[in-house]
Amino acid sequence: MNAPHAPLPLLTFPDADKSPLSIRAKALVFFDPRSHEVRDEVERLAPLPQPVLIHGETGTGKELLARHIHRASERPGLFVAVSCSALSRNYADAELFGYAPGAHNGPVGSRAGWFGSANGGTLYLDEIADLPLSLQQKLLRVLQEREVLRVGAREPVPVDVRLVAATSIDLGQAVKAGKFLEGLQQYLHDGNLTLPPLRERIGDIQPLAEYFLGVHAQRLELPVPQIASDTQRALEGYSWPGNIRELENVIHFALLVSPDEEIRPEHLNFSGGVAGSGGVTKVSDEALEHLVRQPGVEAQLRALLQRLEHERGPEAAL
Ligand SMILES: Nc1ncnc2c1ncn2[C@@H]1O[C@H](COP(=O)(O)OP(=O)(O)OP(=O)(O)O)[C@@H](O)[C@H]1O
Repeated sequence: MNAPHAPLPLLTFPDADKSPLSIRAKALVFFDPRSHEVRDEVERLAPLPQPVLIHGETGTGKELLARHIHRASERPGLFVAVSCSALSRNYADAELFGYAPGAHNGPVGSRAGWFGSANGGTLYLDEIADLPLSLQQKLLRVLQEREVLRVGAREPVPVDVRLVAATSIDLGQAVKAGKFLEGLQQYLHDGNLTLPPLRERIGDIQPLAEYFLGVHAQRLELPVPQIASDTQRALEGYSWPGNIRELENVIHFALLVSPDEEIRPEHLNFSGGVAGSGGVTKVSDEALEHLVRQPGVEAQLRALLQRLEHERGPEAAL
């Protein structure tokens, strides 16, 4: 049966780190003592067969950490990332667990489902609390029995999948509210990892900023600018609601608008309020004029807008 294809909920393909638009999974920058604690816990958990639950705000690096866990586990299969909030309502069961030949005529991509694709590897379920309760129940059964009953099938198929799940909410509260299955929370409990927000690991900010400057300067064939000391203070005083993803965007933008080889506070375009004394920094007219005069800048801005649209939806790029 040839089903038409719906937009897939895959966040990253196994070779996403080769994509020029994505630098994800190429490096994990961890300098702050709190990040060292996370790294030590990851090193302990990665080789074990048990599932892992990563808790953290958006943009803190949950998916990157999941990829790192997969790589360090040396499991031979693929890393498959699925956003539970992007699963289609009517076909989520078939998308996740697969379907028997002839059992489906809806827009589901693969008959094996995401579980089948991750067989022998790691299935990363982003925002796991967005799964409906009926699918949470089925997920728990599949993980415990290590076999999956595809939609429309009579016989279960054995699967060997390690689950790494992520959530930005407290699953304990969701259990109390009757929105998350207590059994699934307990199943995930032993592999709990918390990624602190960037504002609570200030020691990571400067190394991350330098890392992103280096990556984007190389990609744009620009010299790597210095970060002025008052810029560093502004970066460290900001609350970073979008965490590391926002830091990367701020640094990328600053690189494009800085006329010389120094990033100054006026080149920082923060999206929200500042936790320190400096107030929200606006990019100066002079810096914007400089940006517009740069060769090839239109293509760069287009790429930036496409990326914003990809990450935050069409409204972010307006
Ligand atoms: N420690 C890190 N070192 C380098 N880059 C990082 C680090 N953590 C996150 N990043 C980068 O920040 C961006 C956001 O990371 P990621 O997508 O893993 O976050 P997330 O917590 O899964 O976000 P969301 O909850 O919105 O899906 C990615 O481009 C990732 O490569």
